[in-house]
Amino acid sequence: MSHPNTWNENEQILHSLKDDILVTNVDGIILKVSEVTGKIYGVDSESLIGKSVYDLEAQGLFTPILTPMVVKENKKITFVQTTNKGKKLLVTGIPVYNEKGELYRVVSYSHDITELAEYKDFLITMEEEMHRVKTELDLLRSKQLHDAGIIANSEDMKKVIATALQLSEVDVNALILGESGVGKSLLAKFIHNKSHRSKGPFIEVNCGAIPDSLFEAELFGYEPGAFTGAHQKGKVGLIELSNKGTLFLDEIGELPLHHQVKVLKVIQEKQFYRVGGTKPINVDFRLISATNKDLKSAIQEKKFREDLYFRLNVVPVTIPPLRTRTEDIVPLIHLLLEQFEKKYNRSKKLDEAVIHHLLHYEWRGNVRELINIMERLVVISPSTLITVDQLPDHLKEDLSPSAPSLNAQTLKEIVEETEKQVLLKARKKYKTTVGMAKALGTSQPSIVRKMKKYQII
Ligand SMILES: Nc1ncnc2c1ncn2[C@@H]1O[C@H](COP(=O)(O)OP(=O)(O)OP(=O)(O)O)[C@@H](O)[C@H]1O
Repeated sequence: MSHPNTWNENEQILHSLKDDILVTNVDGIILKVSEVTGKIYGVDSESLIGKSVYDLEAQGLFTPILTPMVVKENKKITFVQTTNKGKKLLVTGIPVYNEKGELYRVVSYSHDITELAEYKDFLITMEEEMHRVKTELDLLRSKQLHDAGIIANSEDMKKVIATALQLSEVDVNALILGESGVGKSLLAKFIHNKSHRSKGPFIEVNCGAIPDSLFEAELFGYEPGAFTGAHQKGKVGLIELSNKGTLFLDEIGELPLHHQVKVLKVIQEKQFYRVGGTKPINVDFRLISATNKDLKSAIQEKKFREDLYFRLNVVPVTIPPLRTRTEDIVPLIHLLLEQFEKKYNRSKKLDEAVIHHLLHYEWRGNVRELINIMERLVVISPSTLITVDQLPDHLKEDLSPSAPSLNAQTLKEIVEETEKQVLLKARKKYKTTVGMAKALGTSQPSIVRKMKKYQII
């Protein structure tokens, strides 16, 4: 569209723009440029008029050139151009047609993307570096885990291990939470072995297993003749034994209320008295505790001191139940099979159907229960191949939702059993309660309520 009589007006408009705009004819001769254009190439804008873009490219002003591409393709084209000043320009060329519809001019405009391109290069380098470090870290971690005999294939377990490794670097009090048999003691030992205290002792105290009357003597030790029946030479307590190492208070939720204040004191002060002793003893331990109890409820029920809870719970680590991390089950099965084959000097193979049942079982006793089942299977199976017949009855049940347990007597029980199985399957598939609610066409609070009812949350 040619309007020579309005060209001056167009020129005014062109110069008022703060962008790099360049107009050529189809042969690549520059007809118009904005003032900004000259600045970009370090020349006077006016001096560009009448020049050929081919010549300018040959002189190294910019490359590649746009006009021939737009003419050839006969459409709008965008690409990155490099200037004589090393700048990167995102250049767009637009074909302009005359009244006969013939291609007549090429108008181009550009944006300086030098910084963007630099950021992009920087990002690519960073991404490559991160990928390399992550691969190395994964390799290192898997070796560490292999050496420690820990399976952590699931994302949840990988996160637990990452936290444990962070915890191993500092002496902060850690509280490991999780159902019985999920691996709390194993993790505590792993943290100790990775820490700077690894050469020191790892003293495990099962707070639920020490008789009440012996608790103080066991934990704090006693002086000779401290009480009737005491050993003549006295006794060093477990806390003193943990000096320069890690003190692991397992089942801390079982610690009777009347002992809690003494434990709190030694955790705070790292100083204590033996029973019958008058000299304070200083001790240097790193504290890890563990429980399968809900300590917050215990606090509400006045069975656990809140101040002790805050002391213990500086960094909490929760190990999820085995049933929610099915990716760990098969590797665990293989690890255990190998261990028991070695222990009993037998060679065994698992039938596919057995693995299927093991994968879909509830594992209320978590890894410990899986260990027991695997040992039992290796011992009792008469042939090399372990089949479903050798599974204990509760593991043989068909777990598909269409086949509810026939142990349920009433219709209500059958319906509840089916509902529970559907929830278990949905959880496996959708992972979150929000996802489950969406898939099952109900609300998330309703899913949570039902899962609580069936104790599968
Ligand atoms: N991720 C795992 N990989 C390999 N073995 C595991 C794993 N988790 C647990 N185990 C094994 O399972 C068994 C039970 O683990 P552990 O005693 O640590 O559980 P826990 O949570 O401390 O149990 P509790 O609450 O009853 O004390 C141990 O033999 C442990 O080695």
